[in-house]
Amino acid sequence: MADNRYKNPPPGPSANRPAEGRPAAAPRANAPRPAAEPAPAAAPRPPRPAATNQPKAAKAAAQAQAARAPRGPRGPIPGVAGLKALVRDRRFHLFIGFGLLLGSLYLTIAFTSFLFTGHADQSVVAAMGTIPTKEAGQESNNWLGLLGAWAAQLFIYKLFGVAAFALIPIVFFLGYKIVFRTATGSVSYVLALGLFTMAWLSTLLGYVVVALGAPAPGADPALAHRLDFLCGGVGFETASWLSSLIGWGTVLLLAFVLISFVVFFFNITTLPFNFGRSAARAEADEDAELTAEIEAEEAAAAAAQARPLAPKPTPRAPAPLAPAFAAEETEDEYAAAGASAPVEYEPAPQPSPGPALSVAGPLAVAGIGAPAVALAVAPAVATGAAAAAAVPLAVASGPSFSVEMPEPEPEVAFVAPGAPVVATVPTPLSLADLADGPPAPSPKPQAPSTNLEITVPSRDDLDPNAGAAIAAVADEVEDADAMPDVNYDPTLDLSRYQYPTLELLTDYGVAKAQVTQQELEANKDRIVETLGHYGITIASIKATIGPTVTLYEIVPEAGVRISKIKSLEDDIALSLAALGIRIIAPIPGKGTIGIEVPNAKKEMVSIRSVLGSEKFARTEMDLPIAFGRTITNEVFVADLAKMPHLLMAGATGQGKSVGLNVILASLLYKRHPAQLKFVLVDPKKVELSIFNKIERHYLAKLPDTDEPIITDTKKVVHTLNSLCMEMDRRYDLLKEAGCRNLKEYNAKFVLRKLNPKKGHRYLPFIVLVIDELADLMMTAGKEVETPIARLAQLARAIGIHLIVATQRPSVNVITGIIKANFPCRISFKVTSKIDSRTILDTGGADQLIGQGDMLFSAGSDLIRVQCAFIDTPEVDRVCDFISEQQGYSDAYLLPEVAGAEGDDGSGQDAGDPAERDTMFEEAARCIVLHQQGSTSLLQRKLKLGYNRAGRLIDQLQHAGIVGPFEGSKARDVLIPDEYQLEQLLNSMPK
Ligand SMILES: Nc1ncnc2c1ncn2[C@@H]1O[C@H](COP(=O)(O)OP(=O)(O)OP(=O)(O)O)[C@@H](O)[C@H]1O
Repeated sequence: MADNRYKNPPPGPSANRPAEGRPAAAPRANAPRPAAEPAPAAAPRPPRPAATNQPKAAKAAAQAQAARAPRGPRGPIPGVAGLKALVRDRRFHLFIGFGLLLGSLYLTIAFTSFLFTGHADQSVVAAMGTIPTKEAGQESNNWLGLLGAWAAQLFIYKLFGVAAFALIPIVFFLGYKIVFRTATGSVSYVLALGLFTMAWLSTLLGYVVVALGAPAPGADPALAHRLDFLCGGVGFETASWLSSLIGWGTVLLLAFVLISFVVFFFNITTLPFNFGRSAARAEADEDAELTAEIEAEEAAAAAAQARPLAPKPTPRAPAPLAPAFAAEETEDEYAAAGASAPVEYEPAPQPSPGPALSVAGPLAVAGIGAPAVALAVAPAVATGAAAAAAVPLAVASGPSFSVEMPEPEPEVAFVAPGAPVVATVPTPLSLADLADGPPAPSPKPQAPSTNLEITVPSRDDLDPNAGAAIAAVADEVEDADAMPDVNYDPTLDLSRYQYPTLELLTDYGVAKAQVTQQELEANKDRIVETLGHYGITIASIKATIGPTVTLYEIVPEAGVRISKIKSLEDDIALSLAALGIRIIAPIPGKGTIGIEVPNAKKEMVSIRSVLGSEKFARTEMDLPIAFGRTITNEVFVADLAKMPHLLMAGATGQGKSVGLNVILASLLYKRHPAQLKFVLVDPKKVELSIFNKIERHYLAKLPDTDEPIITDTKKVVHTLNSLCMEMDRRYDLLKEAGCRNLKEYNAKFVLRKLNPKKGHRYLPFIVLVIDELADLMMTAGKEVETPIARLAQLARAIGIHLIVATQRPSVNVITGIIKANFPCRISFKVTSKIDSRTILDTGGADQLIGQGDMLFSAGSDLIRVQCAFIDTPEVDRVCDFISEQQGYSDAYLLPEVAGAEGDDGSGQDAGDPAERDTMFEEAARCIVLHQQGSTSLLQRKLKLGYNRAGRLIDQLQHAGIVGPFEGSKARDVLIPDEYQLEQLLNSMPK
C-alpha cells in the first residue's frame, strides 16, 4: 500500500530502510547566522543620571567617561564573554561563510549523485552505526562517500525529495552573504522562499506519487515505488494525509496555497489580465480599492501618530512635470515666429510605493569599514513614547561586528568611535542581517540627522559596559524625536496623482506672425510723418511684432525732448487711425522711445502654447503663473509666491475671468494637490463654479460647509477670518520651528526635523482668489477689508497668497489700505484714465485694446502682456482630469471660526455653555499653567487636532482667559494663576 510505504518498506535493496518513517532527530543544518544566539532577555538599561542642563553631547561624553572608569586593561575574557568575542570575530564569520559556500557545493554533488546511486546506498546508510564506518564507506556509491550518501538520503529520501535541491541556493546565499557582506537580498526572504518551495513542491510530488500508487484502475504501485524519492518522506506523508482527507481536492488546495504565497510574498495587488470586466465593474472595483487604500492610509497615519518613531515608506522624489520636447519641426516654426518652443508634458513617472518597511525604529549607520560600535535601543514602548531602554548589546572589534538583538526587532544605531552619527537608514532589519555586519548606507545619502549627533570619544566605549554612552544615544533619540531619515514626502498620500497633460488643452496651431510687411512699412511711415509735423526728427526706427501690438522703437535725433513725444500720443493715434496706442518714453533700460501700435489682425495666445513653453516647463518658481506673451513674443511667467499678492482690475468683458482661469490652470499644471490649496470666492456665483470638481484635490473650505466655492458674503467673512486664524497658527508653528518662512519650514519638515506630535505638519500654499471685490466691499465693507488687509500684510511668509479681482477699480473698492498691500497689479482694459491710475498708479490701461490685452505692474515695471486664452471647455477638461483621480477624503479644512456654522457671524457659539468643548476646563488649566495662549500648545499637550484646539482657544478668549489674536505672537493669558482660574471656572454657567 502506498499509504504505509514508509512504515513497511518493501523487500529488496530498499528493505534496509529504517523501519519507522522518519529518523528520530535529524542533525541540524549549519546554523547560518552565527550571531543568532539567544539575546540577553532583558539587559537592564543603565541607570540614567538625573537630568541636568548639560548639553546632550557633553552628557554623553560624561556618561561614557563614567562607564570607562572602572574597566581594567583589556585581556582575554573568560566564559560567555570569550564566546561572544569569538562570535563577533570576522575570522569566525569567514570560517562559517566559506563553510556554507563549500557546503552548498558538497550538497549539490551529493544530491546529484543520489539521483543515480541513492537506491543502492539505502542499505549502506541504514547499516551506519552497526558496521564499521570504513567498511560502510567502501560500500557507498555516492560520489561523496558515506557522508554524501547519508546527507542526500536524509534530505531527499527522508525529508523533501527532489525539492531538497532548493536547500542548496539557501546555503549558498547565506555563505555568500556572510563572506561578502553583501546588502542585496534579505535572509528572511530567501529562507521563506526556499522553505516554501521545498514544502510545497514535495507535497505536490507526494500527491503524484500517492496517486500513481493508489488502488485505482491504471495505477502502478511499482512505478510509484520507483518515483518515491521525488517527494521524500515529508511530501509523501503530507500528501497521503491530504489525499485521504480531501482526495483530489489536494491539487486545488495546493494551487490555492501557491497563489496565496505568490500574492503575499511578491506583494501582488493588481493582475496583469482583466477578463471581461465591464467598465462599470472595473470602476466599482477601483472605487473599493481606493476606499481601502484611503482607510489603510488613515490607519497608517493613526499608527504613525501613536508611534512617531516608526519609519516612513521609501522616499519618492517629488513629481515635477517632466518636459519632453515636441517634434523638431514645431520647434523650428516657433523659432521662426520668434517664440519659445513648446514642450510636451509627460507626467513624471510615479514609482509605485515600495513594500512596507519592517524596521521598528530609527537606524543610524556610520563608519562603514571603520571600527564601529553597534548600539541597540530596545523597542519603544507601546504608547509610542520613545521611552526606550538602551541595552548595551554589542561590541565591535575591528571593522566588522555582529550583535545580539532582543526580540522584537529593536531600534538600532551604529556609530563610529570619534565620529558623529551621520545618517539613519531604515532597512528591513533582521537578526541575520545584523549578523552580517552593519547595513550598507542608503544609496542616496539623506540629510545628516543633526538631532542625533553624538560623538563616541574612543574605542574604549566599544565595551559592553559602555551603557552610559548608549543611554546617551537613546536620550538623544528620544529627545530629538528622531525619525528615520527617509525624507517626508507630502505627495505620498496621492502618490499616483498625474498632473494634467497638454492634450487636454485646445491646440490652435502654431502661432504665426499676423503683421504683414506692408502694414509695418505703412505704420512706420505714418509715425515718422506725424512726428515730422511736430518738428521731431528720428534717427532710427525698429519694429518688434507682438501678438497683439507691434512695438516701434524710435531713437530721436539729439536734442528732442521726450516729454514732447509723450504729449503727442493722441495725435499719433489719430494719424495712425488706431485705438490703443501707448507711448513708452523712454523704454526702461533701453534709451529708446516705444510706440505700441495694435496689429490689424490680433493673434490669440493659446494657453497650450504658454504652458507648453520651455520657460514654463523649466521654471523653478514656487507658484509659477504663465500669463501669456509679452510684446516681444516671449512667454511671460511670474511667481505668485514672490508677488506676493495680486490685484486684478479690468472693465467688464476685457478678459478678467479668462485671466483668473489662466492663473488657476498654470498652478494646477505645476503643483501637486499636497502642495497647493485654493480658497475660491465667487460672489458672481458662476465664474469659478467650474472648479467645484477639484474640491477633494485642491480646494480648501470651512469645516461643515457643503459648497467649497464661497458665494455668500457672510461665508466670505468667516472664510477670511478663518484664513487669519490659519495665518496665526502658521506663524506659531514657524516660530516654534525657528523658521522665517514657509519654504524653510517645509524643508525642515520634509527632513523630519519637526515633530508632528508637536503640531507640526506640512503646510501647503494657500491661494485665496476673490473674483469680485467690488461686490464684497459693497455688502460687507470693513468686515472684508480688514482681514484682506491683514492677510495681505502678514501672510506673505506663511504661504497664503491673495488674488483679488474687480471690475471697478474705484477708490472705495480698492482702498488705500488694500492698494498699499498689493504691490503687484494687473490691469486689463479699463474705461477711464482715472481707473487706470487707481489700479496702476499711471495711465495706460485705458489705452489697451481688450480681449486679454493687459498691463502687468510689479513696482515700477510696467509690462504689456497678451493674456493667454483658455476656454471654459478646456478648464472643464482639466478639472475633469484631476477630479477623476484619487483625491483626499475631503477638501482641505480651514480652522473653524466662531459663528461659522450659524450664519449670524456673531461668534455667540464660543460663549454658549452648551457648545463649550468638553476639554474646555482642561485647556484653560493648561494655558494658565504654561502662561502661553497658543493653539499649538493645546494641540501638543492635550493631543488635540488642529481645528479643535483652535475652537478651544476661541472659547477661552470668549471666557476671558486669553486675550485676542495678536498676529504672529501668542495670545496674552489674562488669568495669572490656577487659583484664580478655578474661581473663574466655578463662577461660569455650566
Ligand atoms: N486672453 C484672451 N485672448 C483672447 N480673447 C479673450 C481673452 N480674454 C478674454 N477674451 C475674450 O473676451 C471675452 C470676455 O472675457 P472675460 O469673460 O474674461 O471678461 P471679464 O473681464 O471676466 O468680464 P466680466 O467681468 O463681465 O465677467 C471672452 O469671452 C473672450 O472672447
